[in-house]
Amino acid sequence: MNELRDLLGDLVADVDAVFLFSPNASFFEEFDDIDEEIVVVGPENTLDAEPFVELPIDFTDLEGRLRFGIEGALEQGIVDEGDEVLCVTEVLDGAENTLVRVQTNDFSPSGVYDMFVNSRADASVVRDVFEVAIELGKKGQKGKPVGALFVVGDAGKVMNKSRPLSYNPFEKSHVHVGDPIVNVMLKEFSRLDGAFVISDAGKIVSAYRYLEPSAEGVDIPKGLGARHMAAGAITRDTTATAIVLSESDGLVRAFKGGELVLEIDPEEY
Ligand SMILES: Nc1ncnc2c1ncn2[C@@H]1O[C@H](COP(=O)(O)OP(=O)(O)OP(=O)(O)O)[C@@H](O)[C@H]1O
Ligand SMILES: [Mn+2]
Repeated sequence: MNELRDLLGDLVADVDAVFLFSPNASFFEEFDDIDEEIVVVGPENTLDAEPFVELPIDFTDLEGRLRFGIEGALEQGIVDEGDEVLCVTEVLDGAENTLVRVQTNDFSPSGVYDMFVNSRADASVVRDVFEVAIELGKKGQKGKPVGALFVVGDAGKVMNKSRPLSYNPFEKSHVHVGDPIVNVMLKEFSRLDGAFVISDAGKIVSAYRYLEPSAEGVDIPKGLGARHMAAGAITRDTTATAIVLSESDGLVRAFKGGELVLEIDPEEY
């Protein structure tokens, strides 16, 4: 028993900050008079906590969630590189059942915070496209697995580095991601080849684009094919974010700055 207490004592000793992930009000209040800095991380700041890091999507995987919180706090200057932080969170729906101690420079930032918050595209647009990709991944098209590629932001430049594979069904329309009807259209058109191009503000600029970025030196995980390579490469040539649903492994991946920054399994989302 003492060994267990010692283990826990070591884990929480001398941390610079404590990150509470989506705490409820009473749990949060218990931390009122502790000396360490308290950082609340969650989808919405219902507790008016300060400092606060907003989660743009529901990270079901622990590592993705922790990374987002810590990268966000670093970016906002709430913690410094080299700080020791203690994260209090849940896994497997177990309320506050998990403590993770991390030194902020023990991991290299994945860029996931940057992708949502410092994109030229609105964070809500990136999130809406993510949600379409995840839904498509869960349901497929008429029960069959389907792949899709969405390029969000910096649309003018993306259009310059791509060519049409077919007529553009969005040519004269002014429709935006997030509208329920548009989500249906995106899913319908995802059966056909190529990429969707979406503006910073969420306007669907085109479907059926064949991307022709320079892929020289783009380093994406081995085993991913042409769709993922094109997605990675277009985000190095432009400031866009690319979101890809893989037809073959069913995962949703995001690329920014030529790198893979996020990988999500729609089945667990
Ligand atoms: N440069 C490109 N621009 C737009 N779409 C592309 C490009 N290259 C491939 N695609 C699309 O990706 C589809 C699948 O290609 P491929 O199997 O090589 O990619 P992948 O990365 O393995 O993706 P998946 O995991 O979905 O199979 C193609 O049929 C095509 O619709
Ligand atoms: Mn493939």
